[in-house]
Amino acid sequence: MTGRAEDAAIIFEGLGKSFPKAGGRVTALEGIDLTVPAGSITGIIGRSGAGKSTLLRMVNGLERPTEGRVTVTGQDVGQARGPALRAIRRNVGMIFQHFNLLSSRTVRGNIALPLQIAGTPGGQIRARVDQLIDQVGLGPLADRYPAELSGGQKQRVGIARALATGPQVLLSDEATSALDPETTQTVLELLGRINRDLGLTILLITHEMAVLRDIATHMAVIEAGRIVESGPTYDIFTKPTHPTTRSFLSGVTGTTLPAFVAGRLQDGPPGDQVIRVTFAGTHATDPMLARLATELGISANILGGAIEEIGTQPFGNLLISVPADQGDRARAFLETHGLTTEVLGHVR
Ligand SMILES: Nc1ncnc2c1ncn2[C@@H]1O[C@H](COP(=O)(O)OP(=O)(O)OP(=O)(O)O)[C@@H](O)[C@H]1O
Repeated sequence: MTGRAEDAAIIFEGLGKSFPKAGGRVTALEGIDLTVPAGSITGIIGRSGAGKSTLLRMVNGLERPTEGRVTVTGQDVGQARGPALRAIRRNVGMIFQHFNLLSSRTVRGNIALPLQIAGTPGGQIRARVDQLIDQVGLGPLADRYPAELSGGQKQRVGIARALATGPQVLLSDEATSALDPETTQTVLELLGRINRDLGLTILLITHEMAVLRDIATHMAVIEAGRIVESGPTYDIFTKPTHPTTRSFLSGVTGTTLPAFVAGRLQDGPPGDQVIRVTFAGTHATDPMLARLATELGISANILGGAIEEIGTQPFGNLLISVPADQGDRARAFLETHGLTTEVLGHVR
């Protein structure tokens, strides 16, 4: 992801972070170059221990880089101290997997907290809290305590609290990981609405590709402290280049080989070649397999697949097998017509 500095909400440049450990140091992040476009929802995906939380914590100064720098709306976070750091923190809200609400305070009290810390006059706090409660749809629950709320309601409180000081950037640390799928959707929809209505930039970390598919305009894949692939979500879903990205993608709909095929997959011929065909944009709804049969006389077996949407653009994944000696012709034909193909292996 590149872009002009003035269009960027967050810029990581040559960022590195290591921690002391017995007998040396452990490197958590290395050579991170990433631009988060202003107004985007940018997602970082990676496995446990890849460095996601450390990366996020650099953005609000909870961690400082050991190399390189991170700037938020032009401010160098690593160099900021005292009032400058507090100003950055008011401009960068954060929400958490386990909500981090104060159990002794009501919904209203939790949301008011950052305003009280910022020294906002009491009268203004009340009006602002009412506005935030309305914004996240918590109206009737304003005087409840966290223990009386569902997970989704608690996360709405977390979101309202994060928005209290009017930040330009919202950080989300696995905000939906503790929620069931239905509640996850409602929270993602709320984040999408806030992004659109307030023009807020959201940087989120997740280990779930489906979250990125549903909400992120841009994404980056992080592995062992390095970014291995980044760009618009649609491009990465339709043309992944790194094996780690492919492996994450195999977990979302339509890209998983049925077990009876996966168990028999081998590297070389003979038999049938198993191909993943990715349809993007206007090609997503073309009858290409029918044309493969009528124009080339090659009949494909369909093993799995789905057509979905990323943003408003259609995108399909189809797993097919064709006779191994016809594989190259079939793939060339599909590629000529704007589809992307990948050989997954061969089966007898
Ligand atoms: N304060 C710390 N002291 C020492 N090592 C740390 C510290 N914080 C993180 N690390 C190490 O840095 C690496 C990256 O950790 P981080 O928590 O950022 O990964 P993550 O991708 O967020 O993982 P998870 O999804 O499990 O939270 C790990 O090897 C971790 O042990």
